[in-house]
Amino acid sequence: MNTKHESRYASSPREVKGMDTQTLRDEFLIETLFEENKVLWTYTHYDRYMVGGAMPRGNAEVTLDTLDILRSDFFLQRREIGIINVGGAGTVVVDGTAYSLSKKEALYIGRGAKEVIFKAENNEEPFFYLNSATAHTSYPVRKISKSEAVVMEMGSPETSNHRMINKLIVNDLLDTCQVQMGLTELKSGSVWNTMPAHTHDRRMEAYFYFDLPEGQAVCHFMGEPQETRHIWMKNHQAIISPPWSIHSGAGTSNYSFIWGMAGENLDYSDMDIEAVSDIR
Ligand SMILES: O=C[C@H](O)[C@@H](O)CC(=O)C(=O)O
Ligand SMILES: [Zn+2]
Repeated sequence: MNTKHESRYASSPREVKGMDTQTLRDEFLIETLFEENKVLWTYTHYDRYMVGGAMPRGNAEVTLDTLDILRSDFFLQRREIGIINVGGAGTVVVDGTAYSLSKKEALYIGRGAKEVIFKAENNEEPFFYLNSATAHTSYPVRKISKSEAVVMEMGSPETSNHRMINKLIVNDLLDTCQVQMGLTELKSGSVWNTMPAHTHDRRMEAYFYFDLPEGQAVCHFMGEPQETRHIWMKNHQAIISPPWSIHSGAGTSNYSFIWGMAGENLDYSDMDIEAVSDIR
């Protein structure tokens, strides 16, 4: 077995109010996503969303194995998956067809694909970030290069939140059952993501921070808009955001992050924005 997983149960706003630092981290932070030639998964009970990482090195062929908890014949029997590479060039082979992904390129694989293999290209060091949700039907495999992304410029240098949102696996570009993913890059000198913050009670979300220099950190904010908490995060860590929670962060330097979500209503703009002056 080249795969490992852990489970995270869903928490209510009432419980989260009473959590100390370590309990918050245990419930929401995913500290380790990558281990050489393994696929690591966190199975959440928020819309049964799974957050994972695959890190093939050298000539290894790392397969997407199913897990005992799924009780399925193969991983994608009842699921779909979104993949974004945040490292060097790598290949994902789906039922015999190879898709080459350079840094910041995405691949969607629909329900029913039986064999998925992760490989490094020419000794490069890919990091495949993975999000998976349950799927009611099968949609075609699709690679989305960065030039195909739907790009939105947000924020400004004056409010330290100038950033580019690249929508990659989204319903403007392709059909998925639930998974919607994209990549946001902060402009140099800007530190705030997703500020003004928002909630979307119809969808859970997960954030994965990357390109954060060694020794730097992102302070991620969560919780009900008037009852927030913070969690300090490092490079290549992810955080689960319950549907009722804000999800926003400020870095001690420049960084990028991947957002991924599932639930009902896949319309990106379906969010309730919280005025900055109302957050507590
Ligand atoms: O529901 C959407 C997600 O939270 C992100 O797309 C927000 C984001 O990337 C940003 O504002 O920087
Ligand atoms: Zn959101």
